[in-house]
Amino acid sequence: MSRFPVENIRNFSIVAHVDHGKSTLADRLLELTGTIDKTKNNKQVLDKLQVERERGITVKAQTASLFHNCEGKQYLLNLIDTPGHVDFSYEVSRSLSACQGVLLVVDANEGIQAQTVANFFLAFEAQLSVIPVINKIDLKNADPERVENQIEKVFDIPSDECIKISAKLGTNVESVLQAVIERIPPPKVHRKNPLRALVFDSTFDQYRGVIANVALFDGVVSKGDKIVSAHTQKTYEVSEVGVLNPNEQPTHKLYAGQVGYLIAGMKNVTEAQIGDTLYLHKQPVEPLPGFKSAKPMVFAGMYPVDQSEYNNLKSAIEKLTLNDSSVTVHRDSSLALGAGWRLGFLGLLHMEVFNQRLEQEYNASVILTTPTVPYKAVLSSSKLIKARRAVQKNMIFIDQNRVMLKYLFPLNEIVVDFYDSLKSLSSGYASFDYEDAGYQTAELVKMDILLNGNTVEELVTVVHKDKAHSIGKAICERLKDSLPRQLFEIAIQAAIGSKIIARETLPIFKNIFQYGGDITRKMKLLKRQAEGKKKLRKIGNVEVPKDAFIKVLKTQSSK
Ligand SMILES: Nc1nc2c(ncn2[C@@H]2O[C@H](COP(=O)(O)OP(=O)(O)OP(=O)(O)O)[C@@H](O)[C@H]2O)c(=O)[nH]1
Repeated sequence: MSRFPVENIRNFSIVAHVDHGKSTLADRLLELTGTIDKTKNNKQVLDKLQVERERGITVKAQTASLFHNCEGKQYLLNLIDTPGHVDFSYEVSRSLSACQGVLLVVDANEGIQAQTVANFFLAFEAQLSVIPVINKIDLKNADPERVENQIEKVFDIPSDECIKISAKLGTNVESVLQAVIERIPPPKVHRKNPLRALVFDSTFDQYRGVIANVALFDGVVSKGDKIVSAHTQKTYEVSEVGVLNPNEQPTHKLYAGQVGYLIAGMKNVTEAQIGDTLYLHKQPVEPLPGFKSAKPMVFAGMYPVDQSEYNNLKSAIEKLTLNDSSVTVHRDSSLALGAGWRLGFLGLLHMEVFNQRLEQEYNASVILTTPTVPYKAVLSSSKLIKARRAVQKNMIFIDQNRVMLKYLFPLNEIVVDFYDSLKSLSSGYASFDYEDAGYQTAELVKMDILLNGNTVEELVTVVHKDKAHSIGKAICERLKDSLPRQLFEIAIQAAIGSKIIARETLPIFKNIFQYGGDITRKMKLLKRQAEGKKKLRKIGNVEVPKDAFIKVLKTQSSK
Protein backbone atom coordinates (compact mmCIF):
# COMPACT_ATOMS: atom_id res chain seq x y z
CA MET A 1 0.00 0.00 0.00
CA SER A 2 3.02 2.28 0.36
CA ARG A 3 3.01 2.54 -3.47
CA PHE A 4 0.15 4.99 -3.19
CA PRO A 5 1.26 8.44 -2.00
CA VAL A 6 -1.55 10.63 -0.68
CA GLU A 7 -1.74 12.62 -3.93
CA ASN A 8 -2.62 9.41 -5.81
CA ILE A 9 -5.59 8.58 -3.59
CA ARG A 10 -9.22 9.55 -4.19
CA ASN A 11 -11.97 8.68 -1.71
CA PHE A 12 -15.47 9.10 -3.14
CA SER A 13 -19.05 8.01 -2.73
CA ILE A 14 -21.82 7.38 -5.26
CA VAL A 15 -25.07 8.99 -4.13
CA ALA A 16 -28.45 9.30 -5.86
CA HIS A 17 -32.18 9.00 -5.57
CA VAL A 18 -33.42 5.41 -5.33
CA ASP A 19 -33.01 3.40 -8.58
CA HIS A 20 -31.12 6.10 -10.48
CA GLY A 21 -28.32 3.59 -11.07
CA LYS A 22 -25.64 3.88 -8.36
CA SER A 23 -25.00 0.17 -8.02
CA THR A 24 -24.95 -0.32 -11.80
CA LEU A 25 -22.38 2.47 -12.16
CA ALA A 26 -20.34 0.87 -9.35
CA ASP A 27 -20.35 -2.43 -11.33
CA ARG A 28 -18.98 -0.66 -14.43
CA LEU A 29 -16.27 1.12 -12.40
CA LEU A 30 -15.22 -2.20 -10.84
CA GLU A 31 -15.04 -3.76 -14.31
CA LEU A 32 -13.22 -0.86 -15.90
CA THR A 33 -10.49 -0.94 -13.25
CA GLY A 34 -10.15 -4.72 -13.52
CA THR A 35 -11.38 -5.22 -9.93
CA ILE A 36 -13.88 -7.77 -11.20
CA ASP A 37 -13.99 -9.63 -14.49
CA LYS A 38 -16.32 -8.29 -17.13
CA THR A 39 -19.23 -10.72 -17.41
CA LYS A 40 -22.92 -10.42 -18.04
CA ASN A 41 -23.52 -11.63 -14.46
CA ASN A 42 -22.20 -8.47 -12.84
CA LYS A 43 -25.40 -7.02 -11.48
CA GLN A 44 -25.15 -4.87 -8.36
CA VAL A 45 -21.97 -6.69 -7.24
CA LEU A 46 -21.66 -4.51 -4.14
CA ASP A 47 -25.19 -5.38 -2.97
CA LYS A 48 -23.97 -8.39 -1.02
CA LEU A 49 -26.82 -8.92 1.43
CA GLN A 50 -29.58 -11.39 0.64
CA VAL A 51 -32.20 -8.75 1.43
CA GLU A 52 -30.57 -6.37 -1.08
CA ARG A 53 -30.59 -8.99 -3.83
CA GLU A 54 -34.18 -10.00 -3.13
CA ARG A 55 -35.50 -6.45 -3.03
CA GLY A 56 -33.16 -5.03 -5.68
CA ILE A 57 -32.23 -2.10 -3.44
CA THR A 58 -29.10 -1.11 -1.55
CA VAL A 59 -29.60 -0.88 2.20
CA LYS A 60 -25.98 -0.92 3.31
CA ALA A 61 -23.09 1.24 2.13
CA GLN A 62 -20.27 -0.88 0.65
CA THR A 63 -16.65 0.01 0.17
CA ALA A 64 -14.39 -1.12 -2.68
CA SER A 65 -10.79 -0.15 -3.35
CA LEU A 66 -10.01 0.17 -7.07
CA PHE A 67 -6.50 0.29 -8.51
CA HIS A 68 -6.33 2.40 -11.64
CA ASN A 69 -3.56 3.41 -14.04
CA CYS A 70 -3.88 6.86 -15.56
CA GLU A 71 -1.21 8.65 -17.59
CA GLY A 72 1.51 6.44 -16.13
CA LYS A 73 0.43 6.93 -12.53
CA GLN A 74 -1.08 4.26 -10.27
CA TYR A 75 -4.12 5.57 -8.42
CA LEU A 76 -5.97 4.07 -5.46
CA LEU A 77 -9.67 4.93 -5.75
CA ASN A 78 -11.81 4.10 -2.73
CA LEU A 79 -15.44 3.91 -3.75
CA ILE A 80 -18.39 3.75 -1.37
CA ASP A 81 -21.73 2.75 -2.89
CA THR A 82 -24.60 4.06 -0.76
CA PRO A 83 -28.35 3.36 -0.48
CA GLY A 84 -30.86 5.66 -2.18
CA HIS A 85 -33.99 5.21 -0.10
CA VAL A 86 -34.74 7.93 2.43
CA ASP A 87 -34.84 5.38 5.29
CA PHE A 88 -31.14 4.67 4.83
CA SER A 89 -29.83 8.21 4.44
CA TYR A 90 -27.91 7.78 7.69
CA GLU A 91 -25.68 5.31 5.84
CA VAL A 92 -24.98 8.04 3.27
CA SER A 93 -24.04 10.72 5.79
CA ARG A 94 -21.64 8.36 7.61
CA SER A 95 -20.02 7.23 4.36
CA LEU A 96 -19.35 10.82 3.35
CA SER A 97 -17.08 11.27 6.39
CA ALA A 98 -14.55 9.02 4.68
CA CYS A 99 -14.73 10.89 1.33
CA GLN A 100 -13.55 14.07 -0.37
CA GLY A 101 -16.04 13.91 -3.24
CA VAL A 102 -19.26 12.38 -4.55
CA LEU A 103 -20.68 11.24 -7.86
CA LEU A 104 -24.23 12.57 -7.79
CA VAL A 105 -26.10 10.25 -10.16
CA VAL A 106 -29.33 11.58 -11.73
CA ASP A 107 -31.65 9.57 -13.98
CA ALA A 108 -31.83 11.24 -17.45
CA ASN A 109 -35.55 10.60 -17.62
CA GLU A 110 -36.73 11.27 -14.06
CA GLY A 111 -34.42 14.21 -13.38
CA ILE A 112 -33.83 15.64 -9.91
CA GLN A 113 -35.83 13.86 -7.20
CA ALA A 114 -36.18 14.30 -3.44
CA GLN A 115 -33.16 12.18 -2.46
CA THR A 116 -31.04 13.88 -5.15
CA VAL A 117 -31.62 17.17 -3.35
CA ALA A 118 -31.11 15.67 0.13
CA ASN A 119 -27.86 13.93 -0.90
CA PHE A 120 -26.51 17.00 -2.67
CA PHE A 121 -26.91 19.04 0.51
CA LEU A 122 -25.29 16.32 2.63
CA ALA A 123 -22.25 16.48 0.33
CA PHE A 124 -22.34 20.27 0.08
CA GLU A 125 -22.44 20.73 3.85
CA ALA A 126 -19.52 18.32 4.22
CA GLN A 127 -17.67 20.56 1.69
CA LEU A 128 -17.12 17.67 -0.75
CA SER A 129 -16.57 18.06 -4.50
CA VAL A 130 -19.75 17.12 -6.36
CA ILE A 131 -19.54 15.55 -9.84
CA PRO A 132 -23.00 15.37 -11.45
CA VAL A 133 -23.48 12.23 -13.54
CA ILE A 134 -26.55 11.99 -15.77
CA ASN A 135 -27.29 8.29 -16.17
CA LYS A 136 -29.55 6.18 -18.41
CA ILE A 137 -29.01 8.32 -21.52
CA ASP A 138 -29.85 5.16 -23.50
CA LEU A 139 -33.51 5.34 -22.43
CA LYS A 140 -36.00 6.33 -25.13
CA ASN A 141 -37.44 9.14 -23.03
CA ALA A 142 -34.07 10.37 -21.76
CA ASP A 143 -33.71 14.14 -21.82
CA PRO A 144 -30.20 14.85 -20.50
CA GLU A 145 -30.30 18.53 -21.55
CA ARG A 146 -33.39 19.15 -19.40
CA VAL A 147 -31.66 17.43 -16.45
CA GLU A 148 -28.50 19.51 -17.02
CA ASN A 149 -30.61 22.66 -16.76
CA GLN A 150 -32.23 21.40 -13.56
CA ILE A 151 -28.82 20.69 -12.04
CA GLU A 152 -27.59 24.15 -12.95
CA LYS A 153 -30.72 25.82 -11.59
CA VAL A 154 -31.11 23.86 -8.33
CA PHE A 155 -27.47 23.16 -7.40
CA ASP A 156 -25.72 26.01 -9.17
CA ILE A 157 -23.37 23.58 -10.95
CA PRO A 158 -22.53 24.69 -14.55
CA SER A 159 -24.16 22.31 -17.03
CA ASP A 160 -20.83 21.61 -18.79
CA GLU A 161 -19.66 19.84 -15.60
CA CYS A 162 -22.33 17.14 -16.04
CA ILE A 163 -21.10 13.79 -17.38
CA LYS A 164 -23.68 11.94 -19.49
CA ILE A 165 -23.48 8.16 -19.32
CA SER A 166 -25.32 4.90 -19.61
CA ALA A 167 -24.15 2.76 -16.70
CA LYS A 168 -26.09 -0.16 -18.13
CA LEU A 169 -24.31 -0.12 -21.49
CA GLY A 170 -21.03 1.29 -20.16
CA THR A 171 -21.24 4.38 -22.40
CA ASN A 172 -18.81 7.15 -21.39
CA VAL A 173 -18.06 5.60 -17.98
CA GLU A 174 -14.28 6.23 -18.51
CA SER A 175 -15.02 9.98 -18.29
CA VAL A 176 -16.37 9.38 -14.79
CA LEU A 177 -13.05 7.80 -13.70
CA GLN A 178 -11.17 10.67 -15.34
CA ALA A 179 -13.32 13.22 -13.48
CA VAL A 180 -12.78 11.43 -10.15
CA ILE A 181 -9.03 11.80 -10.63
CA GLU A 182 -9.14 15.39 -11.91
CA ARG A 183 -11.93 16.97 -9.88
CA ILE A 184 -11.81 15.25 -6.47
CA PRO A 185 -8.92 16.38 -4.27
CA PRO A 186 -6.70 13.85 -2.47
CA PRO A 187 -7.39 13.52 1.28
CA LYS A 188 -5.75 16.08 3.59
CA VAL A 189 -3.82 13.80 5.95
CA HIS A 190 -0.38 13.43 7.55
CA ARG A 191 1.40 10.11 7.43
CA LYS A 192 4.19 11.23 9.77
CA ASN A 193 1.74 12.02 12.61
CA PRO A 194 0.67 9.30 15.06
CA LEU A 195 -2.17 7.02 13.92
CA ARG A 196 -5.70 8.46 13.92
CA ALA A 197 -8.28 6.12 12.36
CA LEU A 198 -12.04 6.65 12.19
CA VAL A 199 -14.30 3.60 12.50
CA PHE A 200 -17.05 4.47 10.00
CA ASP A 201 -18.77 1.10 9.81
CA SER A 202 -18.42 -2.37 11.27
CA THR A 203 -19.69 -5.89 10.83
CA PHE A 204 -19.60 -8.97 12.99
CA ASP A 205 -18.05 -12.19 11.75
CA GLN A 206 -18.78 -15.16 13.97
CA TYR A 207 -15.25 -16.56 13.58
CA ARG A 208 -13.15 -13.40 13.53
CA GLY A 209 -15.20 -11.08 15.75
CA VAL A 210 -15.65 -7.44 14.85
CA ILE A 211 -14.42 -6.26 11.45
CA ALA A 212 -14.11 -2.47 11.57
CA ASN A 213 -14.14 -0.35 8.40
CA VAL A 214 -11.64 2.41 8.97
CA ALA A 215 -10.57 5.63 7.26
CA LEU A 216 -7.05 6.70 8.24
CA PHE A 217 -6.77 10.43 8.90
CA ASP A 218 -3.16 10.32 10.19
CA GLY A 219 -0.28 7.86 10.52
CA VAL A 220 0.05 4.20 9.61
CA VAL A 221 -1.39 1.00 11.08
CA SER A 222 0.28 -2.40 10.67
CA LYS A 223 -0.51 -5.97 11.54
CA GLY A 224 0.80 -6.58 15.09
CA ASP A 225 0.38 -2.93 16.25
CA LYS A 226 -1.12 -2.28 19.66
CA ILE A 227 -4.07 0.08 19.28
CA VAL A 228 -6.42 1.79 21.72
CA SER A 229 -10.11 2.67 21.29
CA ALA A 230 -10.72 6.30 22.31
CA HIS A 231 -14.25 5.32 23.29
CA THR A 232 -13.52 2.42 25.67
CA GLN A 233 -9.81 3.01 26.34
CA LYS A 234 -9.27 -0.72 25.78
CA THR A 235 -6.08 -1.92 24.09
CA TYR A 236 -6.01 -4.48 21.27
CA GLU A 237 -3.47 -6.10 18.99
CA VAL A 238 -4.17 -5.74 15.27
CA SER A 239 -4.39 -9.24 13.79
CA GLU A 240 -5.28 -8.20 10.23
CA VAL A 241 -5.53 -5.05 8.13
CA GLY A 242 -6.46 -4.79 4.50
CA VAL A 243 -8.55 -3.31 1.73
CA LEU A 244 -11.94 -4.32 0.35
CA ASN A 245 -11.41 -5.25 -3.26
CA PRO A 246 -14.46 -5.68 -3.04
CA ASN A 247 -13.81 -8.72 -0.82
CA GLU A 248 -11.35 -8.51 2.07
CA GLN A 249 -7.74 -8.56 0.94
CA PRO A 250 -5.08 -8.40 3.70
CA THR A 251 -2.30 -5.84 3.07
CA HIS A 252 -0.26 -5.83 6.34
CA LYS A 253 -0.38 -2.03 6.43
CA LEU A 254 -2.75 0.87 5.82
CA TYR A 255 -1.52 4.44 5.41
CA ALA A 256 -3.18 7.79 6.12
CA GLY A 257 -5.62 8.68 3.33
CA GLN A 258 -6.50 5.05 2.74
CA VAL A 259 -9.75 3.29 3.55
CA GLY A 260 -9.87 -0.36 4.56
CA TYR A 261 -10.71 -2.83 7.29
CA LEU A 262 -9.07 -3.83 10.53
CA ILE A 263 -9.49 -6.83 12.84
CA ALA A 264 -8.19 -6.52 16.39
CA GLY A 265 -9.85 -9.20 18.47
CA MET A 266 -12.83 -7.08 19.52
CA LYS A 267 -15.26 -9.77 20.53
CA ASN A 268 -17.95 -7.69 22.12
CA VAL A 269 -20.13 -5.42 20.03
CA THR A 270 -20.03 -2.64 22.62
CA GLU A 271 -16.26 -2.46 22.01
CA ALA A 272 -16.55 -1.35 18.40
CA GLN A 273 -18.61 1.81 18.27
CA ILE A 274 -19.18 3.41 14.90
CA GLY A 275 -17.64 6.90 15.04
CA ASP A 276 -14.86 5.76 17.42
CA THR A 277 -11.23 6.84 16.92
CA LEU A 278 -8.42 4.26 17.10
CA TYR A 279 -4.85 5.28 17.95
CA LEU A 280 -1.53 3.60 18.77
CA HIS A 281 -0.83 2.47 22.32
CA LYS A 282 1.01 5.20 24.28
CA GLN A 283 0.49 7.71 21.44
CA PRO A 284 -2.87 9.27 22.32
CA VAL A 285 -4.45 11.72 19.85
CA GLU A 286 -7.40 14.09 19.83
CA PRO A 287 -10.41 11.89 18.87
CA LEU A 288 -12.19 12.67 15.59
CA PRO A 289 -15.65 14.26 15.93
CA GLY A 290 -17.54 11.00 15.15
CA PHE A 291 -21.15 11.11 13.97
CA LYS A 292 -24.41 12.71 14.97
CA SER A 293 -26.64 9.95 16.26
CA ALA A 294 -29.52 8.97 13.97
CA LYS A 295 -33.01 10.01 14.98
CA PRO A 296 -35.43 7.08 14.89
CA MET A 297 -38.89 7.85 13.51
CA VAL A 298 -40.76 4.56 13.87
CA PHE A 299 -40.81 2.47 17.04
CA ALA A 300 -41.93 -1.12 17.41
CA GLY A 301 -41.68 -3.84 20.03
CA MET A 302 -39.63 -6.93 19.19
CA TYR A 303 -39.98 -10.23 21.04
CA PRO A 304 -38.64 -13.74 20.55
CA VAL A 305 -41.31 -16.15 19.30
CA ASP A 306 -40.16 -18.47 22.05
CA GLN A 307 -38.92 -16.89 25.30
CA SER A 308 -36.16 -19.52 25.58
CA GLU A 309 -34.67 -17.83 22.49
CA TYR A 310 -34.32 -14.50 24.35
CA ASN A 311 -30.53 -14.61 24.76
CA ASN A 312 -29.92 -15.74 21.19
CA LEU A 313 -32.12 -12.97 19.85
CA LYS A 314 -30.39 -10.44 22.14
CA SER A 315 -27.02 -11.39 20.72
CA ALA A 316 -28.39 -11.33 17.13
CA ILE A 317 -29.85 -7.84 17.63
CA GLU A 318 -26.54 -6.63 19.10
CA LYS A 319 -24.56 -7.96 16.16
CA LEU A 320 -26.93 -6.55 13.59
CA THR A 321 -27.08 -3.12 15.25
CA LEU A 322 -23.29 -3.09 15.03
CA ASN A 323 -23.77 -3.17 11.27
CA ASP A 324 -26.74 -0.79 11.41
CA SER A 325 -26.09 1.72 14.14
CA SER A 326 -29.15 3.79 13.27
CA VAL A 327 -31.41 1.35 15.14
CA THR A 328 -32.03 2.25 18.78
CA VAL A 329 -32.65 -0.55 21.28
CA HIS A 330 -34.31 -0.36 24.72
CA ARG A 331 -35.41 -3.26 26.85
CA ASP A 332 -39.17 -3.68 27.14
CA SER A 333 -41.61 -6.31 28.28
CA SER A 334 -45.18 -7.24 27.48
CA LEU A 335 -47.71 -9.24 29.48
CA ALA A 336 -48.44 -11.51 26.55
CA LEU A 337 -45.10 -11.66 24.76
CA GLY A 338 -42.68 -11.64 27.70
CA ALA A 339 -39.29 -9.94 27.69
CA GLY A 340 -38.24 -8.10 24.56
CA TRP A 341 -37.09 -4.73 23.22
CA ARG A 342 -38.46 -1.51 21.89
CA LEU A 343 -36.58 -0.71 18.71
CA GLY A 344 -36.45 2.62 16.91
CA PHE A 345 -36.13 2.66 13.10
CA LEU A 346 -35.73 5.42 10.53
CA GLY A 347 -38.87 4.34 8.64
CA LEU A 348 -41.12 1.40 7.79
CA LEU A 349 -38.87 0.00 5.06
CA HIS A 350 -35.93 0.17 7.47
CA MET A 351 -38.01 -1.78 10.03
CA GLU A 352 -38.92 -4.46 7.46
CA VAL A 353 -35.35 -4.78 6.24
CA PHE A 354 -33.97 -5.09 9.79
CA ASN A 355 -36.53 -7.80 10.57
CA GLN A 356 -35.70 -9.65 7.34
CA ARG A 357 -31.95 -9.42 8.00
CA LEU A 358 -32.43 -10.85 11.52
CA GLU A 359 -34.29 -13.79 10.04
CA GLN A 360 -31.96 -14.36 7.08
CA GLU A 361 -28.56 -13.60 8.56
CA TYR A 362 -29.11 -14.74 12.16
CA ASN A 363 -31.86 -17.30 11.74
CA ALA A 364 -33.92 -15.47 14.35
CA SER A 365 -37.65 -15.85 14.68
CA VAL A 366 -39.25 -12.70 16.01
CA ILE A 367 -42.57 -10.94 16.56
CA LEU A 368 -42.80 -7.27 15.71
CA THR A 369 -45.60 -5.29 17.28
CA THR A 370 -47.54 -2.47 15.63
CA PRO A 371 -45.23 0.43 14.82
CA THR A 372 -45.97 3.56 16.76
CA VAL A 373 -44.48 7.02 16.78
CA PRO A 374 -43.52 8.80 20.00
CA TYR A 375 -45.97 11.36 21.37
CA LYS A 376 -45.68 13.78 24.22
CA ALA A 377 -49.04 13.89 25.97
CA VAL A 378 -50.20 16.59 28.37
CA LEU A 379 -52.79 14.79 30.47
CA SER A 380 -55.80 16.90 31.28
CA SER A 381 -59.11 15.81 32.74
CA SER A 382 -61.37 17.87 30.48
CA LYS A 383 -59.69 18.67 27.15
CA LEU A 384 -57.92 16.53 24.62
CA ILE A 385 -54.96 17.82 22.64
CA LYS A 386 -55.91 20.02 19.65
CA ALA A 387 -55.47 18.61 16.17
CA ARG A 388 -53.29 20.23 13.50
CA ARG A 389 -53.40 19.67 9.75
CA ALA A 390 -50.43 19.74 7.38
CA VAL A 391 -49.17 23.29 6.98
CA GLN A 392 -47.47 24.42 3.80
CA LYS A 393 -44.04 25.94 4.46
CA ASN A 394 -42.82 26.84 0.95
CA MET A 395 -42.88 26.04 -2.78
CA ILE A 396 -39.95 26.17 -5.22
CA PHE A 397 -40.18 25.61 -9.00
CA ILE A 398 -37.32 23.31 -10.07
CA ASP A 399 -38.21 23.77 -13.75
CA GLN A 400 -41.34 24.22 -15.88
CA ASN A 401 -42.71 20.80 -14.96
CA ARG A 402 -41.46 20.24 -11.43
CA VAL A 403 -42.17 21.85 -8.14
CA MET A 404 -40.74 21.22 -4.68
CA LEU A 405 -43.28 21.64 -1.86
CA LYS A 406 -42.46 21.77 1.83
CA TYR A 407 -45.12 20.91 4.40
CA LEU A 408 -45.28 20.41 8.13
CA PHE A 409 -47.04 17.08 8.72
CA PRO A 410 -48.01 15.01 11.73
CA LEU A 411 -45.40 12.22 11.57
CA ASN A 412 -48.05 9.54 12.01
CA GLU A 413 -49.66 10.60 8.72
CA ILE A 414 -46.51 10.01 6.71
CA VAL A 415 -45.16 6.82 8.23
CA VAL A 416 -48.44 5.03 7.75
CA ASP A 417 -49.70 5.58 4.23
CA PHE A 418 -48.56 8.92 2.88
CA TYR A 419 -45.77 7.70 0.62
CA ASP A 420 -47.91 5.05 -1.12
CA SER A 421 -50.82 7.46 -1.63
CA LEU A 422 -48.51 10.11 -3.02
CA LYS A 423 -47.00 7.63 -5.47
CA SER A 424 -50.33 6.34 -6.75
CA LEU A 425 -51.92 9.81 -6.92
CA SER A 426 -49.04 11.14 -9.01
CA SER A 427 -48.66 7.93 -11.09
CA GLY A 428 -45.23 7.48 -9.54
CA TYR A 429 -43.92 10.93 -10.53
CA ALA A 430 -43.82 12.62 -7.13
CA SER A 431 -40.96 11.81 -4.79
CA PHE A 432 -40.76 12.42 -1.11
CA ASP A 433 -38.28 13.12 1.67
CA TYR A 434 -38.83 14.16 5.28
CA GLU A 435 -37.07 15.31 8.38
CA ASP A 436 -38.09 15.68 12.01
CA ALA A 437 -39.71 19.02 12.83
CA GLY A 438 -40.28 18.52 16.55
CA TYR A 439 -43.46 17.88 18.52
CA GLN A 440 -46.85 19.51 17.81
CA THR A 441 -50.13 19.26 19.68
CA ALA A 442 -52.75 16.89 18.18
CA GLU A 443 -56.13 15.34 19.03
CA LEU A 444 -55.11 11.78 19.84
CA VAL A 445 -56.78 8.86 21.53
CA LYS A 446 -55.46 5.62 22.97
CA MET A 447 -57.19 2.67 21.28
CA ASP A 448 -57.34 -0.78 22.88
CA ILE A 449 -58.00 -4.03 21.07
CA LEU A 450 -59.88 -6.57 23.20
CA LEU A 451 -60.29 -10.33 22.82
CA ASN A 452 -63.27 -11.48 24.86
CA GLY A 453 -62.86 -8.40 26.99
CA ASN A 454 -59.08 -8.75 27.59
CA THR A 455 -56.76 -6.07 26.26
CA VAL A 456 -54.12 -7.21 23.75
CA GLU A 457 -51.16 -5.20 25.03
CA GLU A 458 -49.15 -5.25 21.84
CA LEU A 459 -52.00 -3.88 19.73
CA VAL A 460 -52.64 -0.83 21.89
CA THR A 461 -52.11 2.20 19.66
CA VAL A 462 -52.31 5.94 19.79
CA VAL A 463 -54.35 7.17 16.82
CA HIS A 464 -55.85 10.40 15.61
CA LYS A 465 -59.41 10.79 16.91
CA ASP A 466 -60.89 11.06 13.39
CA LYS A 467 -59.23 7.83 12.24
CA ALA A 468 -59.91 5.68 15.32
CA HIS A 469 -63.04 4.08 13.89
CA SER A 470 -61.60 3.08 10.49
CA ILE A 471 -58.31 1.82 11.97
CA GLY A 472 -60.13 -0.05 14.77
CA LYS A 473 -62.48 -1.68 12.25
CA ALA A 474 -59.60 -2.74 10.00
CA ILE A 475 -57.67 -4.29 12.90
CA CYS A 476 -60.75 -6.22 14.09
CA GLU A 477 -61.42 -7.52 10.55
CA ARG A 478 -57.82 -8.63 10.06
CA LEU A 479 -57.68 -10.27 13.49
CA LYS A 480 -60.84 -12.17 12.62
CA ASP A 481 -59.13 -13.44 9.43
CA SER A 482 -55.89 -14.40 11.13
CA LEU A 483 -57.08 -15.92 14.42
CA PRO A 484 -57.86 -19.63 14.37
CA ARG A 485 -61.35 -20.59 15.48
CA GLN A 486 -61.47 -21.94 19.00
CA LEU A 487 -63.86 -23.97 21.12
CA PHE A 488 -65.85 -20.86 22.02
CA GLU A 489 -66.95 -17.71 20.27
CA ILE A 490 -64.48 -14.79 20.38
CA ALA A 491 -65.51 -11.14 20.50
CA ILE A 492 -62.89 -8.95 18.83
CA GLN A 493 -63.35 -5.32 19.78
CA ALA A 494 -61.67 -1.97 19.40
CA ALA A 495 -62.28 0.42 22.29
CA ILE A 496 -61.44 3.94 23.32
CA GLY A 497 -61.65 3.95 27.08
CA SER A 498 -64.86 2.11 27.87
CA LYS A 499 -66.47 2.96 24.50
CA ILE A 500 -66.49 0.14 21.91
CA ILE A 501 -65.97 1.60 18.43
CA ALA A 502 -65.73 -1.58 16.30
CA ARG A 503 -66.54 -5.25 16.72
CA GLU A 504 -66.15 -8.56 14.88
CA THR A 505 -67.16 -12.02 16.05
CA LEU A 506 -65.13 -15.16 15.38
CA PRO A 507 -67.49 -18.15 15.34
CA ILE A 508 -66.92 -21.38 17.25
CA PHE A 509 -64.54 -24.09 15.95
CA LYS A 510 -66.07 -27.34 14.73
CA ASN A 511 -63.76 -30.34 15.06
CA ILE A 512 -63.35 -32.02 11.67
CA PHE A 513 -62.46 -35.36 13.29
CA GLN A 514 -66.00 -35.76 14.58
CA TYR A 515 -66.98 -36.75 11.07
CA GLY A 516 -64.45 -39.55 10.68
CA GLY A 517 -61.51 -39.55 8.28
CA ASP A 518 -58.19 -41.23 7.58
CA ILE A 519 -56.04 -41.88 10.70
CA THR A 520 -52.67 -40.84 9.16
CA ARG A 521 -54.16 -37.55 8.03
CA LYS A 522 -55.55 -37.06 11.53
CA MET A 523 -52.10 -37.75 13.09
CA LYS A 524 -50.44 -35.33 10.70
CA LEU A 525 -52.93 -32.63 11.57
CA LEU A 526 -52.48 -33.24 15.30
CA LYS A 527 -48.67 -33.04 14.92
CA ARG A 528 -48.96 -29.78 13.02
CA GLN A 529 -51.34 -28.44 15.66
CA ALA A 530 -48.88 -29.37 18.44
CA GLU A 531 -46.06 -27.54 16.60
CA GLY A 532 -48.36 -24.59 16.07
CA LYS A 533 -49.15 -24.48 19.79
CA LYS A 534 -45.54 -23.64 20.55
CA LYS A 535 -46.05 -20.42 18.63
CA LEU A 536 -49.22 -19.47 20.49
CA ARG A 537 -49.66 -16.86 23.17
CA LYS A 538 -52.63 -16.81 25.56
CA ILE A 539 -54.59 -13.64 26.03
CA GLY A 540 -57.25 -14.40 28.65
CA ASN A 541 -58.62 -17.71 27.43
CA VAL A 542 -57.92 -16.94 23.77
CA GLU A 543 -54.94 -18.53 22.02
CA VAL A 544 -53.27 -16.11 19.59
CA PRO A 545 -50.67 -17.25 17.01
CA LYS A 546 -47.69 -14.92 16.69
CA ASP A 547 -48.44 -14.46 13.00
CA ALA A 548 -51.69 -12.74 13.86
CA PHE A 549 -49.80 -9.75 15.27
CA ILE A 550 -47.68 -9.44 12.17
CA LYS A 551 -50.73 -9.59 9.90
CA VAL A 552 -52.47 -6.90 11.91
CA LEU A 553 -49.34 -4.79 11.80
CA LYS A 554 -49.48 -4.96 8.02
CA THR A 555 -53.12 -3.84 7.97
CA GLN A 556 -52.21 -0.77 9.93
CA SER A 557 -49.38 0.17 7.69
CA SER A 558 -51.54 -0.11 4.59
CA LYS A 559 -54.50 1.84 6.00
N1 LIG B 1 -31.72 1.74 -19.29
C1 LIG B 1 -30.87 1.87 -18.29
N2 LIG B 1 -31.15 1.31 -17.11
C2 LIG B 1 -30.26 1.45 -16.11
C3 LIG B 1 -29.06 2.18 -16.27
N3 LIG B 1 -28.39 2.15 -15.09
C4 LIG B 1 -29.15 1.44 -14.23
N4 LIG B 1 -30.27 1.00 -14.83
C5 LIG B 1 -31.34 0.19 -14.26
O1 LIG B 1 -31.98 0.92 -13.22
C6 LIG B 1 -32.37 0.06 -12.15
C7 LIG B 1 -31.79 0.56 -10.85
O2 LIG B 1 -30.37 0.47 -10.89
P1 LIG B 1 -29.49 0.32 -9.58
O3 LIG B 1 -28.07 0.38 -10.02
O4 LIG B 1 -29.94 -0.83 -8.73
O5 LIG B 1 -29.93 1.65 -8.83
P2 LIG B 1 -29.47 2.17 -7.42
O6 LIG B 1 -29.43 3.65 -7.53
O7 LIG B 1 -28.22 1.49 -6.98
O8 LIG B 1 -30.67 1.71 -6.52
P3 LIG B 1 -30.74 1.74 -4.89
O9 LIG B 1 -29.44 1.25 -4.40
O10 LIG B 1 -31.85 0.84 -4.53
O11 LIG B 1 -30.99 3.15 -4.53
C8 LIG B 1 -31.88 -1.33 -12.53
O12 LIG B 1 -32.94 -2.03 -13.09
C9 LIG B 1 -30.79 -1.06 -13.58
O13 LIG B 1 -30.65 -2.11 -14.51
C10 LIG B 1 -28.78 2.75 -17.56
O14 LIG B 1 -27.77 3.40 -17.80
N5 LIG B 1 -29.74 2.57 -18.52
